[in-house]
Amino acid sequence: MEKDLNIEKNRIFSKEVRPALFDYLPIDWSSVFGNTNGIIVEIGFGSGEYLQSYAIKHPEKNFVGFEVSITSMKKAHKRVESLENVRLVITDARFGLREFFGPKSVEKVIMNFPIPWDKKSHERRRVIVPEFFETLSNVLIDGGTFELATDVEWYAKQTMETAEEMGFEIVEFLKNPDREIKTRYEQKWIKYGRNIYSLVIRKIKHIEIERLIGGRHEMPHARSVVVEEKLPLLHNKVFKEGRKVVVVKGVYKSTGNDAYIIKVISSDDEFQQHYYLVAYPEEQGSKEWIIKLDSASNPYRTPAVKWSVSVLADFLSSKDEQSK
Ligand SMILES: C[S@@+](CC[C@H](N)C(=O)[O-])C[C@H]1O[C@@H](n2cnc3c(N)ncnc32)[C@H](O)[C@@H]1O
Repeated sequence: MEKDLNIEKNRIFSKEVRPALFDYLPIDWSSVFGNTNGIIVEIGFGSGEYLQSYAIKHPEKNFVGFEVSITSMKKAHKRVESLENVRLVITDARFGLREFFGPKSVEKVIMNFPIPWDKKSHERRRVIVPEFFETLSNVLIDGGTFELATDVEWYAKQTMETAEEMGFEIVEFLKNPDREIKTRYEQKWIKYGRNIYSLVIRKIKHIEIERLIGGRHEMPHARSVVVEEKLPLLHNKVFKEGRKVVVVKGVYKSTGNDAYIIKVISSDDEFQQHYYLVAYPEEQGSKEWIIKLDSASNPYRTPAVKWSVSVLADFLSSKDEQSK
């Protein structure tokens, strides 16, 4: 069954989402699903039982699920692979919701039992933060909703406060609701005697947001006159500019040709990606080098990923050497 999963490099999409993604962002979901039905998004679908039941009950809607756990993705994929109206994506939902969906394109976003990440040191992992409501204010249709179920009371209350501050309306707040579909975590917390809280929050104000990608999903190459001796100096170098950070984790000389493979971690704010660049002379013995994304890597072409190519080319270039 797993052969149907599109496992390519470090990205997984069920069915045909991936090719659509490569061409253009935001994704044209009507061409992915072959219809213009309303879209419902679930963040952190876990084993996928909620998504599966919901999608079976509502064949007139399309469903997109986001997960970061590959184990969960595989379990959920088995449940939903025969459903035409479901697509699963392995990606941080904070990135995916903003980059894959255009303005007013989602009817509802659902989150069931997210980890609240209450420790200060884990704050960076939280999904429900003011920026998340900015994304919702853009991607939800007018009157579209965000639904949260949680066993953590302070988290439910904090979510309502943030939502109100961000111009949303609280439609419903229930303690121990009788929910028709119960997720795996929900069943567990009920068994342990914990209270369950459910919220429905409605968008009333639309805002424009800045997307990281937007448009054709391409990657520039860089050409530079390279000083080869500088390549080992790249190791552990950190480059920063505005919201972009690029860290070089390793530089490896390829055997059998003049190429170097460069292991890079780049971040656009909180969104981090690991990938490889390759640097090689344009022709044997030439001082002109090409620096580009290695074909075995497939990061989203964010500003930091694009910048990594040019900032490394600048560092390696002889111009820099002459100016010393
Ligand atoms: C506590 S589990 C709940 C799973 C399921 N919704 C349930 O109720 O049984 C939280 C899930 O959210 C996923 N998750 C955490 N952060 C995420 C993010 N930024 N984007 C997408 N999924 C995320 C985790 O991998 C995990 O599967």
